[in-house]
Amino acid sequence: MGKKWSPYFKHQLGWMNGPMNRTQFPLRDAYDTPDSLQFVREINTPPFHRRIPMNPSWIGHNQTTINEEYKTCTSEDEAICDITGASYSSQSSNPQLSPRKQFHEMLVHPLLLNLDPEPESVALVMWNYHNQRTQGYTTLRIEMFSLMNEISKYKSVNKVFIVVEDSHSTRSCHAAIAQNRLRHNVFFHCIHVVDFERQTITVDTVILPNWPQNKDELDSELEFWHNRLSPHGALVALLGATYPLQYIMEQREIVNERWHRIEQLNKTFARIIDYDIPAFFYHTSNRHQLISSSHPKFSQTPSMFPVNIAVAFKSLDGVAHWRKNEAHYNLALRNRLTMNGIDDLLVFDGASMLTIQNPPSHSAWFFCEGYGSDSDCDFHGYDPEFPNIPMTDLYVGKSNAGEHAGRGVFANVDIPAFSNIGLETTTQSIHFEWMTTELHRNMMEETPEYAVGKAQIVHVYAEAYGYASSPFGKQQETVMSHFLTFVNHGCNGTSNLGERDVDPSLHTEWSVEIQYGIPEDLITKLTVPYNPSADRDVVRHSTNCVAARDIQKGEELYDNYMNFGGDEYFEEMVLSLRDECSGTLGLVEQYQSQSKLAEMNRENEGLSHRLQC
Ligand SMILES: C[S@@+](CC[C@H](N)C(=O)[O-])C[C@H]1O[C@@H](n2cnc3c(N)ncnc32)[C@H](O)[C@@H]1O
Repeated sequence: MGKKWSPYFKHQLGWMNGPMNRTQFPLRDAYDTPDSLQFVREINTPPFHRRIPMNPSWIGHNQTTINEEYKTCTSEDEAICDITGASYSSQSSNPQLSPRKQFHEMLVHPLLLNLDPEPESVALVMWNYHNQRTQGYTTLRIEMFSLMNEISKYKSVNKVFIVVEDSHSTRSCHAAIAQNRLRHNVFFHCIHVVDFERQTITVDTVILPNWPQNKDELDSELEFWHNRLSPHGALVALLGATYPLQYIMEQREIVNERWHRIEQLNKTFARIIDYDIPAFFYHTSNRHQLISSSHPKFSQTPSMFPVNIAVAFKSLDGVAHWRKNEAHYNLALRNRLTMNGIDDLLVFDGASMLTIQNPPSHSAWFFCEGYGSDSDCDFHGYDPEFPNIPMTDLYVGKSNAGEHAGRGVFANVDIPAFSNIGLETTTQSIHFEWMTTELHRNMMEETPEYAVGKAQIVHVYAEAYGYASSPFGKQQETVMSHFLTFVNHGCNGTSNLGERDVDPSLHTEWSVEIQYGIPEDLITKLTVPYNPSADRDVVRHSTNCVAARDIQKGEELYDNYMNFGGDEYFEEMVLSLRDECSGTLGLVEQYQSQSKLAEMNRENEGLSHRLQC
């Protein structure tokens, strides 16, 4: 460790940029300016922002910076400036500060860092660079080199196929490899797409820094990459620029292109997510003219937008890693990247990973306006039309659910149907992330001392008082922080809490036919491969408590526990509810009577000990 920061050591490694350089251009800089806020205000006008509040982070716009960047764009070939981040020429005085590097970091690392198992092989598909006049093979070489540089930082990666589609690109690819002296133990292989197709190569990651132009063949191409991915593999692709909402409204058919790309991925993969990054996407072409005509702000040349990227996972579980905390990411960076590789990072780290976990609001807007059903999109914040019944209007008493049902929660006022209940505390639930849940379960199963020791109380607390859900593939637990956690299960469809649009008596522990699997409306996993609206509001979605019908003062509150075990434990949950509803002791009561018995034994032992003395 001591050696890591020693200047001598750094010199030996050819480590030119000190770690401080990394923080010079944090991601948010381009957005945190009065200019960008003014811009947000200008275009964020009703009625467009009604359903989803505009998020300034995706339309950050700092015209001064843009103009400065633009000056550095080589004007001999304007098209260069049309590619994300490519405005810096190879002669750029400091390639470290290039937007190209920022873009490549945010394209490569979020996925590679989160793949489980760690990726060994990568296909970097340099698709369509030639067709798009991205000119100059010098540019292509720089592009490839920069991407290879980011990929080769991973200790686990030992094979990188650079898939090209013409002989000039192959030459650029060889030149880029010759330039890449960072890790000799990585096998870089320039391969023509036809040869790649002929051989049965599979990889853990596919990176598409550019979207293919040939729309007719796109479906089969995506299918092709899907087939070439290992079972836990994933693909990352640039979808295009992110446009302001007003532009989306006016030029819908153009922006639809991004959506078609999402749809195509959606059809092929188990689960997709998308994120915006503030890399610079210049519009110097005719599309820019269209934008300029729709809003005077865009008439300044060129316009700059964040870019939108999609990650498509082959297995549903893959997406769970997208939702970890920054400590996990920073630890993974340390474990997975070479020391040199970490130091070379300009913008990417655990905190920047957190900023891209939620899909952008324009994706949610687009989805809800055009595709999502009401129930997909019904949870944008808490609806002010429905009152909240505070905890002070509830009390705890002996449950009416049965002799062994223990405590229950009762209403001290009349509660109108669809009211929120205890909103002030449901937002403060105690949350066991999936990593914690998984660790705890494994310890309970594998370590007998742990399972009978004090830790058992954690188990009872999480399992009997909490409810499980899997919004991102793997199971997590949530426990209400207040006495709402004492609400009992309503047997035979008698529950009076639930979702606003679901009849709580629809599925009962007796009526459900477990041999046919989980009824669709009780599934807790997000089964739709892409619902950015739900992804943006997962916590609220999993902690709400709502009256399903009018509840009278003095009535006991009952929930429907049917899906509280999540998808993994659905059957066990239904069977245990059948037992509890027939009078058998539930988990809490069992634990309490066990503890009482143990306490009585201890007291008796103490008594006999004293008598002996
Ligand atoms: C979330 S707790 C509810 C509060 C619990 N009654 C208490 O006193 O702590 C869940 C436990 O309550 C009991 N329970 C809930 N609903 C029940 C029912 N309808 N009949 C019998 N026991 C029930 C079971 O012991 C279950 O493990």
